[in-house]
Amino acid sequence: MYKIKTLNNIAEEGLNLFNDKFEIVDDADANGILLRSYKMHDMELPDNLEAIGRAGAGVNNIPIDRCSEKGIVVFNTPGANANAVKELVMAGLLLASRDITGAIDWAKTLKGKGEEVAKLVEAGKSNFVGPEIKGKTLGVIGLGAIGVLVANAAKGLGMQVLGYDPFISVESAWELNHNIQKSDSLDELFMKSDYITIHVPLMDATKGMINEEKINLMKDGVRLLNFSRAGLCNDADLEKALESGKVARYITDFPYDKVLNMKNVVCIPHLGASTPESEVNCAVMAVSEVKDYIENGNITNSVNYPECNMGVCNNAGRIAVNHKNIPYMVSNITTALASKNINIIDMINKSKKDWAYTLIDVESKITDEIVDGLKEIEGIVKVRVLK
Ligand SMILES: NC(=O)C1=CN([C@@H]2O[C@H](COP(=O)(O)OP(=O)(O)OC[C@H]3O[C@@H](n4cnc5c(N)ncnc54)[C@H](O)[C@@H]3O)[C@@H](O)[C@H]2O)C=CC1
Ligand SMILES: O=C(O)C(=O)COP(=O)(O)O
Repeated sequence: MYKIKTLNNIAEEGLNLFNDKFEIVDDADANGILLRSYKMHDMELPDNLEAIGRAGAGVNNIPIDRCSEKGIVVFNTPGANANAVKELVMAGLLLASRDITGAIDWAKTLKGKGEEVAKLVEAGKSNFVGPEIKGKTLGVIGLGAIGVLVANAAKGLGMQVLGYDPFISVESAWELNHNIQKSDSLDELFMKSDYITIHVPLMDATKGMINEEKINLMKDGVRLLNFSRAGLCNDADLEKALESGKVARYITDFPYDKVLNMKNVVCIPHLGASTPESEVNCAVMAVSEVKDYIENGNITNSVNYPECNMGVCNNAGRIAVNHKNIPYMVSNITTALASKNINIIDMINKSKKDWAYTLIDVESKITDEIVDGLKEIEGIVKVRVLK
């Protein structure tokens, strides 16, 4: 029986896809982990752990390098929650423009004023005037699953849209409305935009990408939206810019104590992906990926190991080997099998950056002795017998 542990609530529609070879446990020694934003960095990674399924996009809560070194394949669910985030970003654009939250808070103070309320509303409303978004320029940083949807939707609302993504995928480029302009540099986007929205992953290269130097390039009174991760903005620099009015408003889905105390900030409690639709989409995708990997060795949407698919095994045996992407691995693996008289029927070897994966179907049963022999090969970090 394969054991699956959940570190966050995972929608039933996903969990129900596990067959009777799987059980959901609260056991430290699971074969698979499913999670959303749970921070795994301080967790031990048990030797039995084979797969981690992030029901969502961002994987900065998972110790990817440690996982790779232990042969643990980390999956995410690209695009599965993108529409939910896009819809909240659209609300964010309006929250950035019109002082809707301030106005709602003020309206609540009128409770109990009886017949005066209508008069007070008309007298007080001018304190909450804000510009329309139509005709303004929105800069979208990162044109992946979310950025593309945001760019297209903003175009539909009459905005001019500038996009920046030096690593844009062919698929995203196809999806992008042809009226969206390409920004050749991030600095150009900062200089031209009235509104800026960030849709990149948090990683070393993007940490603190919104900082004093970049804010100085922006238009006075720019409105910033961050539905990606808190760490993308340098908070001391952001606070200074909000104080001076250089940044007129900051809308974020990632509150923390310091930002909650800054002026002209609207904090949403990480609700981007919190819709029933995206919770189901993410759970279904994450469970399908983890299940197919644990049962069949196939890899779809992994962030640390390559794509690999040999379907369901119809041969006598199947063995999966996670290893470093270094010379002689394939020859060492096949020699080890040949030395035990094992004939290979089918095989895939693929790599992703420093890590590689070899999936092999063989003509006869795989013994413990064969597995032990493979484990001794320098560079191999995990060997699994799937059949
Ligand atoms: N608020 C929420 O609940 C949610 C937040 N997110 C956050 O949004 C981020 C983006 O999500 P998706 O669009 O689904 O991911 P994605 O992987 O589809 O898109 C990310 C895009 O950023 C681009 N990129 C990477 N580095 C860049 C750089 N230095 N400059 C410009 N572009 C760069 C990539 O080429 C890619 O096209 C996630 O990593 C996550 O942190 C995602 C889902 C929900
Ligand atoms: O998918 C992401 O990156 C998100 O930020 C969504 O996080 P959540 O699944 O709502 O905890």
